[in-house]
Amino acid sequence: MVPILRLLPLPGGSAISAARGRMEDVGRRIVEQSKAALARQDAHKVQTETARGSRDLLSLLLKANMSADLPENQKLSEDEVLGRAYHISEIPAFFFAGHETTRFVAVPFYAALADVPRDSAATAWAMHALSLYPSVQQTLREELLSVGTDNPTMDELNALPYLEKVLREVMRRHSPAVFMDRVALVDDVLPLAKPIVGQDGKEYHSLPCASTVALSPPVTLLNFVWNRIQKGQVIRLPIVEVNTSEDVWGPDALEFRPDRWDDIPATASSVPGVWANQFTFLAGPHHCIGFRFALAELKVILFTLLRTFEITPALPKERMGSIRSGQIQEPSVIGAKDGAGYPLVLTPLRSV
Ligand code: HEM
Repeated sequence: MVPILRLLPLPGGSAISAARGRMEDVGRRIVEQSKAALARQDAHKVQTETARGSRDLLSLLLKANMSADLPENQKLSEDEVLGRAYHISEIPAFFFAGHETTRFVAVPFYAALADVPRDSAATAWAMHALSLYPSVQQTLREELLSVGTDNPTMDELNALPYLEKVLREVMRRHSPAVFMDRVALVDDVLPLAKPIVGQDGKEYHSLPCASTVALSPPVTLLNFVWNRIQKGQVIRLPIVEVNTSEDVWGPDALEFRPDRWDDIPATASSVPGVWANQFTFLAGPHHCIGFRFALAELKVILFTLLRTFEITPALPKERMGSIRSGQIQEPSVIGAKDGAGYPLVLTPLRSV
């Protein structure tokens, strides 16, 4: 029998809020358990353990907060540790940012949150692309099969050039995050590389801001367009458009072509992304802090999957498209109901 892998879609709207609520419960339980365990240790032991033991983010945060050296006024309050305060709301942020974007396998705590296996957009896109490009898939498989172990180290995976090129191309062509927003903190001028013509027919050489202003008396609403952005204005960073811009990547920007990474155009080096000249993980002080982990995870998943299975589309190409939920896009069947998932055929290469 041919096994079919069905990648389940992301939860939308209320499902996301429900999942977040449950993530907060899980986070709260972890905090309580870790605090109780730490309270049983003396201060010296806490510091020694920190130096060599549990080095996960939460344990480090809790241990630092309980340190005898920390002045009382710098410690997080009970409310901040257990309540809906800053760092506990970071726990759902970590679960959400990591899982919706990268993983497709059910892991115990995520299953506890959502009850069903969840996919991840990045893995789904990688498998989608590889299913549509069998020669890329085969070249990658040959490279992966040349590794003499089923359990390579990260250094061994990072030394595989074609795996790196495929990953770069998947993330460029199919960025899971579609856009991010920023808010201007001050009035400013953002010059444009090429002038644009506004709906008013005028040419603009910097990013304009359209605004409605109330004048009183008499109370009148007027529309103004400025040649500069204004404090409070939301600026959308179009990740997908930057990643697939012909001005940056050339006329084949929309093609999936891992070999482009042998010689990327000079224009690509002007993209200020934190990784591989792309906007996928964005840039600046708030760039994705999980990007190295996400890439490592994807390499491991692809290594295992491609050495074991051949991946082929379950449907004709014309029936495959993408669906956007909020800021995330994932592959989907065109016209399928929300929640239908994304089918692929996985054929074992040898008995597994
Ligand atoms: C392929 C997978 C992933 C993609 C495409 C992705 C993409 C992004 C993007 C575009 C941002 C916004 C950056 C900005 O606003 O400048 C972001 C932020 C963030 N990501 Fe990821 N991410 C991925 C995986 C992960 C993983 C695995 C983790 C955690 C282990 C993670 C944790 C975070 C966090 C905490 C932030 C907020 C950073 C901040 O605001 O300072 N992400 N991610």
